[in-house]
Amino acid sequence: MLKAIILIGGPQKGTRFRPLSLDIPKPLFPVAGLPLIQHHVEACAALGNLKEILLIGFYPVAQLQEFVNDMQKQYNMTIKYLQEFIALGTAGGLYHFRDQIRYGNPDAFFVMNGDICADFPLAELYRFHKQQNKALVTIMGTEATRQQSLNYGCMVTNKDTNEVTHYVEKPSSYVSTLINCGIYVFSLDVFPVIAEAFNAKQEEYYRNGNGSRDTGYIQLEQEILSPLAGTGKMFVLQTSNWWSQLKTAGSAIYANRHYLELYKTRYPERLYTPSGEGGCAIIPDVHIDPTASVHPTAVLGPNVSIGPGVSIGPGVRIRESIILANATVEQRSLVIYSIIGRGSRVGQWARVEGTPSDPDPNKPFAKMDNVSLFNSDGRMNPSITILGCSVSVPSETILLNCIVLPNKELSRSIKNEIIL
Ligand SMILES: Nc1nc2c(ncn2[C@@H]2O[C@H](COP(=O)(O)OP(=O)(O)O[C@H]3O[C@H](CO)[C@@H](O)[C@H](O)[C@@H]3O)[C@@H](O)[C@H]2O)c(=O)[nH]1
Repeated sequence: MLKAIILIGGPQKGTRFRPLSLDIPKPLFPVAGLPLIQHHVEACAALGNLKEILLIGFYPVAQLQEFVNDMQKQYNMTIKYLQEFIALGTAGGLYHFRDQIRYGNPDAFFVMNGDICADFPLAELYRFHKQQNKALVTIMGTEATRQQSLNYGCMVTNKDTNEVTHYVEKPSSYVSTLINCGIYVFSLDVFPVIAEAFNAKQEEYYRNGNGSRDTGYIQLEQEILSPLAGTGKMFVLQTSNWWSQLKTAGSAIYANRHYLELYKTRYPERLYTPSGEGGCAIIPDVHIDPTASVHPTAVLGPNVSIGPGVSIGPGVRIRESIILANATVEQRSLVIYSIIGRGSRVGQWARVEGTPSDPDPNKPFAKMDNVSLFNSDGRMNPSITILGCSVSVPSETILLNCIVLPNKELSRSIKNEIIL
């Protein structure tokens, strides 16, 4: 029997995802029609012998409860949300809830960062883990560019054995282009190792008076993985499957495209196919929630997700975008590389357009660059356009590379601005 832990962080994390995370916790932001971490849950459910998923984070319980109930019903397995009383870091929660994780004596457990998207090779990862003699941890790794690798955990390996011989979290200079994807398989024997890190911190603080008061805060990467490198107990499975972080709103458009593509082979029923009269024209891939209403003269795609209760008027054109629940796009409007927030309204003949921030297609293994909002001159970097919830865009206006905070009634065309 297997278990999985999804690390979802809390309200203070995911700040680069604003304003989209202002009205919904980032782990529940819909990508390709499903809350971000539902893709993790689905990958776990597909394993068959995975009995329990524990979401660990520090969001208030009320924000996760409905999702947890829905998931239990849909996937018919035990799913629980365990709330940290304070941010405990990427390993502090594992240690704090260790009894719950060990309960039932699982053969191993997965740990998955909640802010990544991937074609998760979980079965392969577990098979690989089992084959390694004495493995405490197996990390899913992937190749990045030399420059981008500095933003991730970097690993040096023994090519013959796949053992991780050196691990540095976000190094300041080049270590390796093999990076940590934030997906792991752990054996239960890892707990004594975490306990040692925990006890050493307690000791340091209470006996020697040094260190931090937050002794329960443990960073998996620096305090557990780095010391395990070179001990013969940590291995890496390198994958070439699609994988990306979801740190900025721009990466949601990129992730949306890839999850829609995966649907083609795994869940074709989730992709819209025009059938008979009354359907709109699409350029694949497009997901339309069954409760949305789309005028037959609208043209959607490629890479568009339309949420529940959305209304799309006549002659509307949308591509590379996510339209969230209950938004309205009125007739003849155009939406490109944008996210339209919950309950927002785009008036007729309007143009809402953003600039894609995809990985550089000319660089092998390039990942998304999580560019900051402003460049060194204090000017806004071109980005996708994002409307927070309940924003109103008047008819016949243009919105280009803008970020609009919730509940704004715009009155004019705007370019390269953040509307607070
Ligand atoms: N429960 C809980 N979750 C947390 C906490 N802090 C972070 N997390 C969750 O843990 C994941 C990783 O968080 P970050 O601390 O933001 O790390 P990172 O910059 O994304 O880097 C990590 O992921 C990379 C791959 O995406 C790795 O390359 C890197 O080595 C590292 O593991 C996210 O899903 C985040 O929500 C915490 O205190 N408590």
